[in-house]
Amino acid sequence: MAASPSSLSLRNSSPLSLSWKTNTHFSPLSRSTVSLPSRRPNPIFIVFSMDAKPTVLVAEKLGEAGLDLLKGFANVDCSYNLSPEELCTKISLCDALIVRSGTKVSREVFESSGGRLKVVGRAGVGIDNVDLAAATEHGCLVVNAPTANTVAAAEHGIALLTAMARNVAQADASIKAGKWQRNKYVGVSLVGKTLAIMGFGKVGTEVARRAKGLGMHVIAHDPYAPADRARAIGVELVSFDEALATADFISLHMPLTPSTSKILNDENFAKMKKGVRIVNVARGGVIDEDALVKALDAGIVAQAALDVFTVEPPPKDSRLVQHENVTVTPHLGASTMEAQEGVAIEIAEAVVGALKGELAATAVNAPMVPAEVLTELKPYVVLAEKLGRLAVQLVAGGSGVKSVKVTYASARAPDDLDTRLLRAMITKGIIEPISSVFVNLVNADFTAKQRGIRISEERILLDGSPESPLEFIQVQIANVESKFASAISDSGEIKVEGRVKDGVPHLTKVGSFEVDVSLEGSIILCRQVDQPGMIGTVGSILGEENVNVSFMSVGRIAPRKQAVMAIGVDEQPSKESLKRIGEVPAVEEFVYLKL
Ligand SMILES: NC(=O)C1=CN([C@@H]2O[C@H](COP(=O)(O)OP(=O)(O)OC[C@H]3O[C@@H](n4cnc5c(N)ncnc54)[C@H](O)[C@@H]3O)[C@@H](O)[C@H]2O)C=CC1
Ligand SMILES: O=C(O)C(=O)COP(=O)(O)O
Repeated sequence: MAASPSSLSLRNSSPLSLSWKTNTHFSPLSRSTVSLPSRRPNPIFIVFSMDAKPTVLVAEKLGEAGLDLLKGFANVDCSYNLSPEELCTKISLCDALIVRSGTKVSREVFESSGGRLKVVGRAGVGIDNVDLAAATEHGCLVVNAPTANTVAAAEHGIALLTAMARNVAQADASIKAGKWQRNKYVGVSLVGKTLAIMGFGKVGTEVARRAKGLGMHVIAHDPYAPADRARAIGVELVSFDEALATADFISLHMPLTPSTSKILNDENFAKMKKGVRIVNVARGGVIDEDALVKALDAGIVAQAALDVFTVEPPPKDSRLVQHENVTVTPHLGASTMEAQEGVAIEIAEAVVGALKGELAATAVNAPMVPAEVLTELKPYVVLAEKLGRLAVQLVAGGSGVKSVKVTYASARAPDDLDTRLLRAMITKGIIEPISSVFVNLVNADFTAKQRGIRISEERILLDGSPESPLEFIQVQIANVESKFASAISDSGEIKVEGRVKDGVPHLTKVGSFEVDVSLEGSIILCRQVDQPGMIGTVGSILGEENVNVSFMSVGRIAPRKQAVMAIGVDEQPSKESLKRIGEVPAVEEFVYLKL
């Protein structure tokens, strides 16, 4: 049976904000006090002390507008052409790093940063030059600039397509070499030909639009693209094999991932129409370059136009680059004045925002949370972390936390409630008090997995108004003993539950006892036999050493039976006071929890 609260006082508190510095040391106590060392300043998402100006290393050329934006907020070190060793040396002095495609941000870079590097900004789309797994493991956010160079890349794709079809580059070289070869450079027409777009994302879509304007029949292959978006611009989505078998021209626009690496290989060239022409402004690695040379020599591929290569720059004697039927450019897809200014601003804004602790809209290795959603979730974010922090402090020493169940009760449809941020904060609350690991939105799931903690989530769909995102959050830790036996629910887990009231997170349930105490400062939980004078007795022990009680509530099974008293305190009581509380005859057990 759930015990009901008899709430005694409600203190008005200031509106919550995501705080950048929360001291997270705590002293769990059950008739004894344990203190953990105090921790470094600990912002919720990015470890960055706002007292100091951050340092941003810009390792590749970035547009002026972006640099100006960065300089308004940070010390900016523009150091181009660094060797991998130089980058590793410099990085330990930097909070953020901005690169384009020419810098490998390897595991060594994250390891060399000594934990200081908190944001990597990729001034462009492709993040295949950044070791994302290492970034995540080191709690480093990776952001990119996904939109500002889309049109530039698409225009370059069209430039290569038309230049290839009409032998523009070869004819130009020939005439400059003093020749006049009108018969040699007869081209092929584009109108009425089938173009297969491989990867119907931002760039692929823009190429498709433009190719349709040239009178081409455009098909596309993309396992993840919505068919209605393709249909809307008159493009048919087809299977991989159908695209290869029917295309006169193939244009590549997928990211380089383990599943797209060398996707055009011997086997797949063999499926193509003889005389096919290939454009690649995506990534060199999606083509097996040796296989392409063979296909060119065999006449399966009539021509190729390439902006990107497996190794950049490619070796001078590369057979592919030197092939007479191949047109090449040195990774120029994003290189227009307009795109570079746009990319610079896009990435500077993302990096500055991330350093300020805002959730980046272009995060690559963390959930993207739109600003309006974040504003709404703010108090629940704080509630989630504090419930995690409380629950873990209730675990008796020696019981390893392995299984955590989080229940979200909401009147909103499951699709309207993205819980990744809340899960990350609960994970942070659970792990930080018991380890030296810093947990943020980026590395929360990884860190939990690494520590063998399984976090399962459940939703309770409530009737009623979906105005507020959540009614309550419940955190349960299974298969552990508690240092406060009353925190164990009827079903045998440590259970704490909380709600947001007037924008302030409250603890509303401990085990089977309903309480109501604002989650600020610290909390003393006492189990006692309900009797007159208890609140006064405990209150006066605290009052004697000037510890301010901010909240008190008593949840009891029935009058004069067992009750749990939750007392919020602004200051940390001394060991002596806590000992005296423990010695009050009616107190059966108590615990002091630091939030
Ligand atoms: N040459 C250059 O300077 C530039 C190159 N790029 C490259 O162009 C590529 C596309 O960029 P965006 O369109 O902005 O990215 P995007 O993410 O908007 O589109 C990529 C599309 O590829 C699809 N895809 C993933 N795996 C696939 C597969 N196995 N087969 C077919 N499609 C698959 C995805 O579903 C997505 O729709 C990226 O590789 C990017 O790095 C982008 C800008 C400039
Ligand atoms: O944005 C991309 O994916 C690009 O390939 C552009 O690369 P870049 O910034 O020009 O080195």
